[in-house]
Amino acid sequence: MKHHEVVAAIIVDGPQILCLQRGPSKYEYIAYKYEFPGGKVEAGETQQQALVREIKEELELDIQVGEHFMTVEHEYADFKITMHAFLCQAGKAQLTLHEHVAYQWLPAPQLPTLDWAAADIPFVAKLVAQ
Ligand SMILES: Nc1nc2c([nH]c(=O)n2[C@@H]2O[C@H](COP(=O)(O)OP(=O)(O)OP(=O)(O)O)[C@@H](O)[C@H]2O)c(=O)[nH]1
Repeated sequence: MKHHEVVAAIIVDGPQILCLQRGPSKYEYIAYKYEFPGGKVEAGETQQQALVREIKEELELDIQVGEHFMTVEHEYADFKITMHAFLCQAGKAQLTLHEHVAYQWLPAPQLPTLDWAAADIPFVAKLVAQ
């Protein structure tokens, strides 16, 4: 089974957290699910470098990567991921969606109202609990 090393940015602006909705996918279990922006770490990159690159590509946002928040291992039907989430801040609030279909800024208690990718559930639970 394929394994991917993935980084995800929990972008915080005061009490609000940025949530992104993925578009269509060949895997129905991730299509249109909410997630934290990010992607696969490429060879030779640090996790932080991968995160800065992915967020610039996906949202045209410059972020400051802060502390490591949590790492999860998740096995989907067709592949598995190790996903490292970091708390981040963005230089400006405006963003442009290149790979997602929608976004919402939500306070932590409201995160469970969205339909999250299965791998993200532990992140959401920890954010709500804090
Ligand atoms: N970025 C991101 N990916 C997630 C999250 N949760 C989750 O299951 N994933 C999965 O982790 C994988 C990340 O790959 P990606 O497609 O975002 O990465 P990428 O931009 O490097 O993709 P590419 O292969 O098209 O270049 C996807 O299968 C995605 O569904 C999340 O919160 N953020």
